[in-house]
Amino acid sequence: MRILIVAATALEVQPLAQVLNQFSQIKVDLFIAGVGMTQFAYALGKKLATNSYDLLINVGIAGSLKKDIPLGSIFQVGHDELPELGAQDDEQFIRIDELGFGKSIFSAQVPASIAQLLQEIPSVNALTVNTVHGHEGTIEKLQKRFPTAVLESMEGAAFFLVASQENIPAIQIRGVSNYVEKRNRATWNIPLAIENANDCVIRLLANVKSQ
Ligand SMILES: O=C(O)c1cccc(C(=O)CC[C@H]2O[C@@H](n3cnc4c(=O)[nH]cnc43)[C@H](O)[C@@H]2O)c1
Repeated sequence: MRILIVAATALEVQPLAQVLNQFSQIKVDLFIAGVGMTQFAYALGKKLATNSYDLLINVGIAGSLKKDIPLGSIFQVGHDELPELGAQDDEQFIRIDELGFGKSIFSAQVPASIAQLLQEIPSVNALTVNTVHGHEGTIEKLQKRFPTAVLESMEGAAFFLVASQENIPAIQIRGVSNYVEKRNRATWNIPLAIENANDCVIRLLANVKSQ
């Protein structure tokens, strides 16, 4: 089995980078695609044009829209939505789907071979944004529009989009580094989120069968 681990930044997969050659039963490559969905989608698309994989895993940190979730918690993302893609119509927002120009919700595609291994990782819905939310009023409106969304990232939906266009199974594993709130970097715990997300993926890779 050939697996590509994709991250926005090298920091987010530093622990994984140190153990890559330990997985003798599978071939694992690491790829840094950059921060933000535009750069990320371009880089990943280009990588997949000349390399083939059986599974893509997006590993990274994320903000939590729910304050009762402890920092460092790990989730797999089931559905990932682009809340900004569409048109304003005065007080209303028209999604790109309704405009007839494409899709705004993308999903994980879990291969049967790892479905059981993934069962222990809670699955949530996420939003992918160009601007990290940091304004209380805007966040309140976002939470009303997307009451089931738990995580916010800057690449997740773009990752699923590229994977589905290339017809490659794809999962997204994110560690909560911060709450989506008025910007306060002092409260973020990036090292904990990275450590837990990487531990989770290392455990997963150790148990994937070769095939
Ligand atoms: O310091 C800032 O205000 C700031 C603004 C944008 C991004 C960052 C990062 O360090 C994030 C890099 C990476 O992490 C993901 N991430 C983490 N928390 C969030 C969030 O609350 N909302 C959206 N994305 C988040 C994101 O996927 C980036 O790739 C710092």
